[in-house]
Amino acid sequence: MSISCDMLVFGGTGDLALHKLIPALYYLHREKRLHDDVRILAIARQDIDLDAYLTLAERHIRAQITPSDFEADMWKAFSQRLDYFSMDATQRGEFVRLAHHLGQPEGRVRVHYLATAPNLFEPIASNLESAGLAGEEARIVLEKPIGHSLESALEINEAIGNVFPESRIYRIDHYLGKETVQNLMALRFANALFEPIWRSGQIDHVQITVAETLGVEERGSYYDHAGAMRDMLQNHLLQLLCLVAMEAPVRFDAKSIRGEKVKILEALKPITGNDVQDKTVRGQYVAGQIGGNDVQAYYFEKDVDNDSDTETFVAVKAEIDNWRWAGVPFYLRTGKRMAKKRSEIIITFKQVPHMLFTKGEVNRLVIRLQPEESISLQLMAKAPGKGMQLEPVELDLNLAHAFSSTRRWEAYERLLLDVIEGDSTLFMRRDEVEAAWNWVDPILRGWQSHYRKPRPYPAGTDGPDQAHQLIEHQGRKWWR
Ligand SMILES: NC(=O)C1=CN([C@@H]2O[C@H](COP(=O)(O)OP(=O)(O)OC[C@H]3O[C@@H](n4cnc5c(N)ncnc54)[C@H](OP(=O)(O)O)[C@@H]3O)[C@@H](O)[C@H]2O)C=CC1
Ligand SMILES: O=C1O[C@H](COP(=O)(O)O)[C@@H](O)[C@H](O)[C@H]1O
Repeated sequence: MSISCDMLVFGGTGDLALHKLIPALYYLHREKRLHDDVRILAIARQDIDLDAYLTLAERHIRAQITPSDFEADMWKAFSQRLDYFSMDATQRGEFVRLAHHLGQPEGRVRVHYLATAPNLFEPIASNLESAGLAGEEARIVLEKPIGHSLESALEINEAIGNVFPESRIYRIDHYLGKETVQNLMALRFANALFEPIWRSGQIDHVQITVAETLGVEERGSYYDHAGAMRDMLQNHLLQLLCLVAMEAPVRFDAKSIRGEKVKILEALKPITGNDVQDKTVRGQYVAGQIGGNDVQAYYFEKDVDNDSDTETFVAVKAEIDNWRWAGVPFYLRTGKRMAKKRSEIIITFKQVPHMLFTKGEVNRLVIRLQPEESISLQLMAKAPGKGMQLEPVELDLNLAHAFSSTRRWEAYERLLLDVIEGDSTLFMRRDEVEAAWNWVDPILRGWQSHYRKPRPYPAGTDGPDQAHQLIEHQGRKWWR
């Protein structure tokens, strides 16, 4: 399907637009997935001309993509799609100018991508409406986090819902666009093998780790008000949890999948008040080393308060109160400036009921999202030679090798194309976002009264020691 559209990127000079969206659109152009007529309009207040914007875009595309994928002719053709419009999106009058700039072409889809801070979502939506830019052909894309609490998320959802119907609102969580995340659904729902053992009788616990080596980079002013809970756990990690835990949807479509995910979010056992001390860990990095290089403490980062109590690491023991998952803890952790970049889901099965051999490790299903994408099943096997010496071996499905002739798409490529084509399967519905905040809010409140100070951890480590204590129970430990 190839659809003629105007893609308006509000926040077109920002970190997200330049690092992710514009490079993803370049790749879609290169793969001939964009209709010849697709135009991309970057919008921000900065008063620069189109040439200056093109220079900025080219520099970032070159830096973000595989160098051999940058071709001068390709860039030249792609750059003809790009345009830049300087305006303050809080000013209603500016949208009249914008509408005039866009003209009124018939039958074009209009995508309003809000790559801006969430406090601009409401004014932009209402300004779009007043300028006649929110009609039936228009879709709106909202970046996470939607708000900073349940209350603010409700307010944003209400305001956007007054302008756009739910079917034309795309709440993006780029983790849902990652290939292996979608593979998780293929693994669970296209293979008969897993369903009978995907439950509390057979599974001991689940770990979800999203570790980054990056610090807050240029995003200190945003991050210092957000922290790891709002930036990562409330959205990406809870979405991963949903995909592991949800029941099989009736169909592979937006309604069925989102319906199953929301049931899981609603079944999360609340963590309130003093519980936060037993079931959560907050950390903040101090000076350390990553890859042999010294890195500074969080509180010295640009635009970060020197006395900041913001967490750059969070670990949570989550429990799902339903039939399938009763008694199976889901340990979630994410942090910046950790030892190694890796995102993975580990399903740890229970020990066999009667062990015949001296050594027997449990089975584990390891789903790696990054840096490499793979799925492997750790099984016990007999080591060659005399006697019954058992060793763990991996049954490995390296997805990059299995599909080596196909370039792996970046998450934003897939999701941008889905928006243009009107497919909201991999986007979050309003009630999902609200259910996630409903679970996260009491934890944030509990922290204010019972856990204000994050625990320090040296940059380049796996987080504070308390995160190990959180999981150490019945021989459990974080899997490396
Ligand atoms: N960066 C990332 O990796 C990710 C970001 N996000 C989310 O994406 C959103 C954007 O993040 P990020 O790109 O990092 O933020 P930045 O601060 O880097 O960019 C903000 C952009 O908004 C523009 N802007 C600010 N105020 C106005 C205004 N009044 N009118 C028009 N444009 C305005 C800025 O340009 P100017 O000042 O010139 O107007 C700039 O282009 C946030 O909601 C964030 O949470 C989500 C996932 C990842
Ligand atoms: O949404 C966000 O995600 C990135 C991490 O994304 P990844 O695809 O590189 O794993 C994180 O750095 C950023 O703080 C957060 O806003």
